Amino acid sequence: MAEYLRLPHSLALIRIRNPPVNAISPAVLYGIKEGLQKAVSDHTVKAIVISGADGKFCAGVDIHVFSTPWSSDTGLGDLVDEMQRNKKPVVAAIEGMALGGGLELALGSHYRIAHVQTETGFPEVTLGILPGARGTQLLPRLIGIPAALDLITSGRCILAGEAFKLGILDKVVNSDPLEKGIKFARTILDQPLECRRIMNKTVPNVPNMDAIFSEVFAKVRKQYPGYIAPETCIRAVQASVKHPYEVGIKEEKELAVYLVESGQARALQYAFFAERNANKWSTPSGVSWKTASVRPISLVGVLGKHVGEFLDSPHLHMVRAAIYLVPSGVKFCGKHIAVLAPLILIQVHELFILCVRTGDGNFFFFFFVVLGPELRTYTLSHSTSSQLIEMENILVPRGWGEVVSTFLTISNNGTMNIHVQVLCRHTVFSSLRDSIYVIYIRNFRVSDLAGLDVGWKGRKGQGLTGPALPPGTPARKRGNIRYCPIPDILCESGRFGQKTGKGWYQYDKPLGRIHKPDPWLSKFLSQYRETYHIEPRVISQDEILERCLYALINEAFRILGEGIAASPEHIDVIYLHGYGWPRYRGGPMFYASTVGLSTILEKLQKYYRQNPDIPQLEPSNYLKKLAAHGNPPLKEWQRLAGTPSSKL
Ligand SMILES: C/C=C(\C)C(=O)SCCNC(=O)CCNC(=O)[C@H](O)C(C)(C)COP(=O)(O)OP(=O)(O)OC[C@H]1O[C@@H](n2cnc3c(N)ncnc32)[C@H](O)[C@@H]1OP(=O)(O)O
Repeated sequence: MAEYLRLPHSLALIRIRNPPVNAISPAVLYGIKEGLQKAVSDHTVKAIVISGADGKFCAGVDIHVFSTPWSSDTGLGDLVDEMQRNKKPVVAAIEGMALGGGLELALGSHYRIAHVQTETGFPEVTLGILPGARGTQLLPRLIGIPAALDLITSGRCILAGEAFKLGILDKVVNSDPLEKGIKFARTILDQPLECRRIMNKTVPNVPNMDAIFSEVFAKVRKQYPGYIAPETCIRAVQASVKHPYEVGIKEEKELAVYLVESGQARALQYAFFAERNANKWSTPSGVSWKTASVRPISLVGVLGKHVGEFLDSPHLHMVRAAIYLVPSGVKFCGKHIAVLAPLILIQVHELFILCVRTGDGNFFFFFFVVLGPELRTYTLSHSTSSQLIEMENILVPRGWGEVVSTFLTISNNGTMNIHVQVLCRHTVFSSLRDSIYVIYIRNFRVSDLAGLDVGWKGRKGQGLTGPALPPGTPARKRGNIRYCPIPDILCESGRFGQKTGKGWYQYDKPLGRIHKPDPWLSKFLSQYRETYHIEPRVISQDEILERCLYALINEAFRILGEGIAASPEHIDVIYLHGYGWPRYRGGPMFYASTVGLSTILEKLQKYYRQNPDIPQLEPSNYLKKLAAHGNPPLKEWQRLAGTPSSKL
């Protein structure tokens, strides 16, 4: 809601109050409108101040509402226009945050005063939507096209200082912005407002406007492949240049509705809440993210192939900073918690691992990824009392490989089994190239990067290959299960991956980073098929995708059913952050809920009938139980399928 208060000196205050972040719900919107009307009709009121309770201006529209019909037209845009047209000056006194719809409320105000620590921006694009309450039309008019495009398409949040330099804020203050805002409002009671109404401005003209747009289109296509929101945001901003305000806002609305109704927006918003829910873990024994103790760090080490080289590089200070920050504490609880750091393998230039030993002898491993010249900050960040590391915390049983490695194995096997059958290896890759499946292509890159000999050693240890393999074991069977000996054969030929300059791919040199398909492998696969009488066939794109993905999803259901993962959201967060699953598909569990559980079950049954020696295709009991309920929403799964005995 929003409170209305009559202040001395002919002022009125509208204060947004909707904990925890003063998000705009229908009640908040109604409260602001009502406050505005009261102020307008009270002839003793000469100016209005708008602020947020508890040190937060507003984090934007309540994301929960995007699954309701209200989201198609919240009415916030009309309110923003009403504020601009208001005959009495409106001053936004901003503290904490003015994000999304919160910034739009500020732009609707005639003046903006913010505390220096305020963060502002339009994060909508990260939720698969656009600043659809006039943001795409007002911001370009205020700060120009290049800066507006940058903020709207990146979704990045900026501090008040930068916002002031860009011209978004009129004043930045070090003390209470509400007090300053009230004081300021008293000085502008009789000022003309026409020049303060952003809607009446024209977008500042810059030479080569078309070239600017073309460049940004190209940039976002490269930077966010597969995502529809960034390009749609650009189109909305383009409307601010092409059309007068009244037409521009109509186009903004159409584009906003298109995005709100897209599957991508639903997936991205799901991911937003899944991350927050997953971070609030608790164990059956009663330990939770709130109560977990902070253990002192006794040792920090950096492991990696190029660490020596790396430490001499310009990244050194960042690595030191990361290490320096470690002693402030890593939150975890006894033996139960493992932290899965993001491991994204697109354009990886360097990968190393930071190893942290705590006072009680437990180890943490953090993966660091260097993309081009930039060290991605998957590093330890500054501590706050509630979140000591800026990473996703996922609750998994001790030996977290159970969750993570199993997924890798499943996805590797799925791809390899198809690989040997398919007529042309290129078909697999081109089918999988559709962005959701790109993670499968990455499996081969990951194996090459990690070293094929690592898995080989493991399989030898398990007696699956090497001297311990009983004589007479068929090459492609282990017991009743289909076995793919190709990685073993690659290793026997000295193809250990990137370090030897060849593996699944060939590289420019040993330890080289430039990879390309190796004709040797295609020839090898043809011979392999001949040797084992594997009839090459055309496998449809759908079959490739379904066999790879549904086996993985099936495994996720098994893990849930066995109480190894805490919730479907935890699995999705692991995939989003651990494997680079495209965020706009939400994660494998969310994806399953969109495909439909009975569809997945039927397909798995079909493929398992055709391939009874691939156990990953045998539908898990948990999936069967859930599918018996039709296609229940993901939130209901654990209630409907019963709570398994937790292994956490
Ligand atoms: C059209 C669309 C328009 C006009 C929009 O405005 S869309 C919304 C645009 N706004 C955003 O995208 C902001 C999203 N929120 C954040 O970036 C962050 O939550 C934050 C910077 C506001 C605060 O970050 P932090 O301090 O780290 O805390 P949490 O992220 O954990 O959030 C705290 C709780 O607040 C809930 N929250 C945050 N923003 C929203 C929101 N816009 N709507 C509803 N709820 C929101 C968040 O889920 C946390 O809730 P709990 O998990 O504690 O229940």
